[in-house]
Amino acid sequence: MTDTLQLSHLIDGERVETARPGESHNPSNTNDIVARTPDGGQAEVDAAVAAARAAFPSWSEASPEVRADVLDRAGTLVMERREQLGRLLSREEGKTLPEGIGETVRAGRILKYFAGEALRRHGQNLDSVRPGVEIQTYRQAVGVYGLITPWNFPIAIPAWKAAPALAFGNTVVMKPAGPTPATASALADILVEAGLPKGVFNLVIGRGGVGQAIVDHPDVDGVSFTGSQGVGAGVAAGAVARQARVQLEMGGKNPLIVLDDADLERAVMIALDGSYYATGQRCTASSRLIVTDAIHDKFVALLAEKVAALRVGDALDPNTQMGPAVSEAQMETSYKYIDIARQGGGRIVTGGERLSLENPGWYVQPTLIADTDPAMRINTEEVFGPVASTIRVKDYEEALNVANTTEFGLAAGIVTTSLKHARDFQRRAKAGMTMVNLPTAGVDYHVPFGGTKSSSYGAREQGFAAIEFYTQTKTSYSWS
Ligand SMILES: NC(=O)C1=CN([C@@H]2O[C@H](COP(=O)(O)OP(=O)(O)OC[C@H]3O[C@@H](n4cnc5c(N)ncnc54)[C@H](OP(=O)(O)O)[C@@H]3O)[C@@H](O)[C@H]2O)C=CC1
Ligand SMILES: O=C(O)CCC(=O)C(=O)O
Repeated sequence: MTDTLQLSHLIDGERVETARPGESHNPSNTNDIVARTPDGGQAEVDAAVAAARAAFPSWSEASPEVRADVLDRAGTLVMERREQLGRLLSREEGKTLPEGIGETVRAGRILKYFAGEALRRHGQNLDSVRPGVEIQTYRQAVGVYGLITPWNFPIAIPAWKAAPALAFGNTVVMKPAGPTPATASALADILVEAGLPKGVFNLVIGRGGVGQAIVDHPDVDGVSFTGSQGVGAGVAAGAVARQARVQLEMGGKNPLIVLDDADLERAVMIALDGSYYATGQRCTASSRLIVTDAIHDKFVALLAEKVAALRVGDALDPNTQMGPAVSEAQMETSYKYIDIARQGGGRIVTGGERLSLENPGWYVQPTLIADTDPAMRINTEEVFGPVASTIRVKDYEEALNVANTTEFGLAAGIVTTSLKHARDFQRRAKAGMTMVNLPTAGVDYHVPFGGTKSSSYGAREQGFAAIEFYTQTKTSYSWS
């Protein structure tokens, strides 16, 4: 156990000292209080938005080089402190230490990528249809962005929302998720240390009410949200009602198809990674394993062996391969869906029982369920835990049909040695991201990220696509 952090809001460049009625716990050992937290509300959101609004003119007009330098320095600091930040992340969220450090490095890379984006050419010169007239298009900053982040990527998601917002000259009010405020707070400190002027980035810590106050604030020009579908729908309705920009990243029920011709060993490792790493708490996790009949039983047996062998334990223990769920609520959600699947006729091949380890923590046994039907709730609703089910199909066409029969459309994967099926899958899978012979989870940071159907709403996040959400285009005509 280590010290309990005393967190505070960051508003207008200052840490605001208030009462700290909240606590965040280490999910690996709930006796360990990671942080005591303030409970922000309307007053703090008003102050943060006012600070961001006041900082907007100078930040948006600053040389792109100034913005690039700050982001580059922040990226360097994040990467230099990967051990310390990764440890905090793992203590707070429950990812294993290698996963925590890996995510920290990813955040550093994202900051550096957007340092580069700030300097890249984004405008265009065009000939007019009218002789003698010239046209230029410019990308301009929009204003104040409200960023509402989830707990499952406590540093990478804050980074991939904040970095493009700042790179293109906007200012920010961020609300981190309840279970993981300390990592976001550490990132805020680094942005300040890297030289961000006061008011450009503000952090308000609190519960859902803070998010709602950001969404409803008349001076917030755009809101980017990652989280549940239910909250996302309210965020979109609130933002659209006052014509603010909005971008949502929500859940998935991501399929992984395994065909007869797959390299079976590779298929098993791909499923293991996609379904169970990061405790299955990734919106890109593979939760439906759609396997053709000829290899189904062999695949299930091999995967079950690997799943049963996963060492579940304290996220900071070097021997641990899978950490706990982030919270009691997430742990209970997993067990609820395991029961639902069991009652619906699913066969628990491995896992499914409550885990009691030496530390009091929110541990879930990694669980594989076979003999499930595509229409069962375990195959239609997001679990967001280390639980995967298999669906037996006769051939590729049936597999594709099952894969596409979902309200979600974030990621979809296939394991096959058939070029024909791989190419067909890339074209016909109804998902924003497709993976061939790779896990559905674990994406690059310099390319677009997002889904179709109920998974996402609005412009894509990340990489070169992020400019769409964080800038507006001005078209200028001139004649001389
Ligand atoms: N990457 C993804 O796609 C994610 C998906 N989820 C899905 O959501 C489920 C539940 O997780 P949960 O943490 O409860 O997700 P939420 O959607 O409740 O939380 C996401 C973020 O929204 C905030 N929030 C909560 N209520 C409001 C509101 N009314 N207006 C604006 N912001 C709000 C949360 O704050 P606070 O934490 O303080 O309540 C948090 O910062 C998971 O099981 C999973 O299915 C969750 C996280 C990430
Ligand atoms: O799979 C990844 O790398 C990203 C997943 C993600 O963004 C999420 O779970 O919210």
